[in-house]
Amino acid sequence: MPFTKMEGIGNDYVYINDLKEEIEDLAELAIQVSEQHFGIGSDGLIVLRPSNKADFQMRMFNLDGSEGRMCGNGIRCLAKFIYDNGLWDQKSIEIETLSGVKTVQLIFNDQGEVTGARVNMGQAIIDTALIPITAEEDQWINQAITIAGQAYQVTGVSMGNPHLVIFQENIKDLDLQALGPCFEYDTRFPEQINTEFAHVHNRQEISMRVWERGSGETLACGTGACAVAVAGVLNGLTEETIKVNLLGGTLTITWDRSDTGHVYMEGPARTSFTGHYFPQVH
Ligand SMILES: N[C@@H](CCC[C@H](N)C(=O)O)C(=O)O
Repeated sequence: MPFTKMEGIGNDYVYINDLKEEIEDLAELAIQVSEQHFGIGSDGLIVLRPSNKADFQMRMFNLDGSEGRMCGNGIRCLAKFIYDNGLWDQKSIEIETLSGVKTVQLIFNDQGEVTGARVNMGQAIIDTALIPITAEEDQWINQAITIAGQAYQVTGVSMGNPHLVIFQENIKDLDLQALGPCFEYDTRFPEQINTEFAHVHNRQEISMRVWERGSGETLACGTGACAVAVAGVLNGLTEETIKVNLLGGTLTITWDRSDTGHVYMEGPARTSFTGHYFPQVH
């Protein structure tokens, strides 16, 4: 099975062309390829499929085999994968995801190589019922909650997938391996949750760490960076355009709140290597 390993600021996935829809169990394949010793090693699997709503369809799976509705770093890399493999020759690509069709604008260097992309991520959702969060309140903006005996002020945002954002001073020393699962599996989050811990430097710059549902701590999360940017504006902390620094690099996020309400994400996309994977037969 030919594959391409790609990363968007260190958020790494295995990319497979399945335009002929030949792979039966994508979730099982995700578990296999993501494993470091018997597989390839990655944060998960991204599969290119045909679409009858857009130019292509993206299916994305976390390393535990659970399916995500959207992947910000993944969709930039998938657009590069499509272009680099000669499947599309235009600078704009419409990609169907489980959270709707997203428009991706490719970014090129002087040599004509794709180095990144700008993605219209669509509208942020802040209604608790839709995120989903089981709560009495319609929205969670700077909401006080207790998780594992600790008090937190949290903001809930969906970017197609559910996120909880916590602004705090010190994010470097957090023990996310211990803390992350307490958020992920709290019963108030019926579909689990991605959690971002964010430090505001100034009104134009934030640094964050993320615990992703289904994958654990990753070096970056595109939808998570968008959720942080939206939460920053909702809490009066930041401007509509900011730089978000993650462990693997930086994204530029704009929330066009006053006009379309859409969130735009811009960042790099890179191919690490290609190869052939031999699926394990059980
Ligand atoms: N890393 C991704 C998000 C991947 C999906 C997420 N773990 C979920 O299940 O919601 C990104 O860059 O957005």
